[in-house]
Amino acid sequence: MADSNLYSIKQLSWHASSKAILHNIDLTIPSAAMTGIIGPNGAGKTSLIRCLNGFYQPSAGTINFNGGELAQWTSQQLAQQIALVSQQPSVDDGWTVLQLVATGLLPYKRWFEGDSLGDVKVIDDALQQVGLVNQRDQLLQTLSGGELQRALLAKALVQQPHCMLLDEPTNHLDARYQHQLMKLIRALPMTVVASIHDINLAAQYCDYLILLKQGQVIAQGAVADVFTADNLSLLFSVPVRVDPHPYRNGLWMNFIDEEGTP
Ligand SMILES: Nc1ncnc2c1ncn2[C@@H]1O[C@H](COP(=O)(O)OP(=O)(O)OP(=O)(O)O)[C@@H](O)[C@H]1O
Repeated sequence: MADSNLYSIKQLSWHASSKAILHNIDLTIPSAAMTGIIGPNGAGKTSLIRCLNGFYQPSAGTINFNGGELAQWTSQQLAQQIALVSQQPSVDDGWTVLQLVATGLLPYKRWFEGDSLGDVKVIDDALQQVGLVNQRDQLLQTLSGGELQRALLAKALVQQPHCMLLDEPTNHLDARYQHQLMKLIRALPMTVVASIHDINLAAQYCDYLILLKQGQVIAQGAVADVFTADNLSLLFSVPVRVDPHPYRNGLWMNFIDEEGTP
């Protein structure tokens, strides 16, 4: 039977400049589901995502990915398996949307290999999925924040990965684009792991949550199990309440003051 977890992480620690950023993390990330990483500023969300991507080597512990140790995969193999949409992408503003999106095919190419008809279809499909067909020839520097975010997602889709890692994908997006992007990500037929600052957005769209505080996992599991007032109060060091959402299935969180009123 296929393993139902894409990642299995044991005793992961990661240090930067001799400072411990992630400590003794034991974690599983289920396949073909959407997992959110939530936690306060500086909790280590980006660092964890960079470990999952193989960009940071663990200082201790192991990351098992898709049946093998992540450290054993070559960078080309990793690029064919995992796509990362990062918070501060290095993009050339002089490029068009099409040029950016086409770089998603690089893990499959040899030097100077041109695009085949199949490649063109993969690119067209990705542009269609993110709704940027009409902006394909537009320069990146002229895109809105939301359009740039969707162009980066299209590039990641073109990579045709098993797993999509997204670091704060809704940053700089207005409420409408936040929901549009979360819906789009949630519908992807692959494993998705995203760090998300908006706790209620995470609860609405994710299947599983990882609660990270000061480099440690304080809870992980299905949203219904871990999205509790106790866990979230501990996570953010402020009192919160969690209630059934007033008009849809699911939960929502509100911060409360000392008297217990929202
Ligand atoms: N390369 C590095 N060298 C030194 N310290 C680092 C490095 N990378 C991260 N840190 C520190 O590790 C801690 C966690 O950072 P990280 O960016 O992973 O947190 P985060 O949860 O993503 O934060 P935010 O929500 O603010 O984006 C921070 O205190 C940060 O200063």
